[in-house]
Parts: sequence; structure tokens; C-alpha cells
Amino acid sequence: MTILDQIVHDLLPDLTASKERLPLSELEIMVQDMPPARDFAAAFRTPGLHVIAELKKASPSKGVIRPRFNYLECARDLAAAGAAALSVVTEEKHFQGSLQMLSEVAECVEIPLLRKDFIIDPYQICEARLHGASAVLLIAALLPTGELARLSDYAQSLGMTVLGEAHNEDELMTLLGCDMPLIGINARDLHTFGIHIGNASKLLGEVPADRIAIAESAMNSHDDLMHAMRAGARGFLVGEALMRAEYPGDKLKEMLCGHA
Ligand SMILES: O=C(O)c1ccccc1NCC(=O)[C@H](O)[C@H](O)COP(=O)(O)O
Repeated sequence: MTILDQIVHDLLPDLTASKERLPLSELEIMVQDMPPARDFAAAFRTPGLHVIAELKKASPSKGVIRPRFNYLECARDLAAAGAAALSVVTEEKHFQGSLQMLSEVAECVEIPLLRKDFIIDPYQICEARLHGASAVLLIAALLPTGELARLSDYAQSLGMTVLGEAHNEDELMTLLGCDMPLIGINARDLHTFGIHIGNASKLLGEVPADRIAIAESAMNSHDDLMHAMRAGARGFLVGEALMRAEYPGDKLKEMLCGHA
């Protein structure tokens, strides 16, 4: 079993229980009373370095990254430091995130939020919207093409933005066949955890201009952002480098400006 299979296997019982407790049809009624979703893609259409700063306590590849995880303090700090958006990892078992965390972060910052999770069902998209996210991640390695397109259409029907994620040529071609505005290229192979910057740079260059290419994973410095930008990225998803820093906002400013 790969780690992706394991993660999906582990999230299914809670997903099933949530659907029994509160069916999708009821969530959809609740969404109708919500204000419009924050525009997630807007920042990335303008020139400049635009970072999606990721709030994550732990990951399967790195274990616990930020033991004392005051996520509201981190969220405020990162928003004030110039994050274009925040990625809130909500997966519970392997990343120690939660939907509660997403709701609280949505209350305390005004920038748009991505629900970063392992989305396999429209229910999780509707949950994301109800908890304050305006974008969801859809991982090509996790879903057959038809499901990717169906989930993408569903998210957009709720006024949300979709960030599709690929880490190889086939996955990128699949995503380009779906109607997704943001295409993430993950330098981390989610099966092996290996980091492949050369491959990611090549794929970033293959994202057509009518889509917004987002570089994901393993960026730690201004030079890393500049390298990804030269390869074609118009946005950058950064997690670990920020979460390991004592002051994530200062680290973000350093990455954006090139000096401390
Ligand atoms: O990071 C992991 O261990 C991992 C394992 C299985 C699925 C996804 C995983 N990570 C998600 C990501 O790729 C990152 O959270 C994201 O791109 C930020 O990367 P980084 O800046 O390297 O934390």
C-alpha cells in the first residue's frame, strides 16, 4: 500500500460518519447562506512573487515539523508578512490538521484559504467551503480523470477555485484536460517522497499561459522562488521552511525579498 492509499484508507471512516451525521444535501443548503468565496486566483494573475503559505504541524515524510503549533499566531504573522493565500492542511491522522483549524483561521485572516487535504468526494469540497476555504487541492495521483473533472466542476459550482496537482507528465496532461485555473507542480513524489527539482522545472515550463502554474514543495529561500519563477511558476506553495522558522512571517519576508 502506498502512503496515498494509506491516507485515503484512514480518512474514509470519518468521512462516512460525517456524511451519515449531516448529508451533503444539508451542507449544500447551508452553503447557500454564505457570502461569496474569497477570490483565490486573483493575486496570481498579477506580476510578482506570490506565496501560498502552508500551515501544517506534521507530515508523513518529516514527522512533527512544528511541535508548539499556534496556528492562529502563524496565520496572522504570515498574512501580515505578505502571504497571498494560506494553505491549511486539514488531514488529521498524518498531518495533525483539522477542519476546526480551517474555520478558526478563516475568522482571523482576510486572505483566501486553500483546504489542503486528500479530496476524493464532493462532500469534502462542500465542507471546505463551509469552513471558510475558497479553494481545494485535487491531486491527480489520487483520482481517475473522470473524477478529477467531476470534483473540479463541483468545486467551481460552489464558487471555489481548484488547484490541481501533478508530479509527472501524464498527470499534468490529465489536469490540462480538466477545467482548472491553477496547476500545481509538486517537486515531491508523493509515492517515494523523493524531491525532483529538475523534473518539476521542466513541467512548470509546460503549463500553458492560460493556466496559472504553482510550484510546490521543497522551497526554502528567495533563490528557490526565483528559480521556480524562471521555470514558469506564477505562485509558490511553501510549507516546511515557514513552519520550521521561529517566526514564520520573518522567514516569509526573507524569502520574498532576498534578505533578512
Ligand atoms: O509532505 C509529505 O510528507 C506528504 C506526504 C504525502 C502526501 C503529501 C505530502 N505533502 C504535501 C506537500 O507536498 C507539501 O505539503 C506542500 O507541497 C508544501 O511542501 P513543503 O514546502 O516542502 O513543506
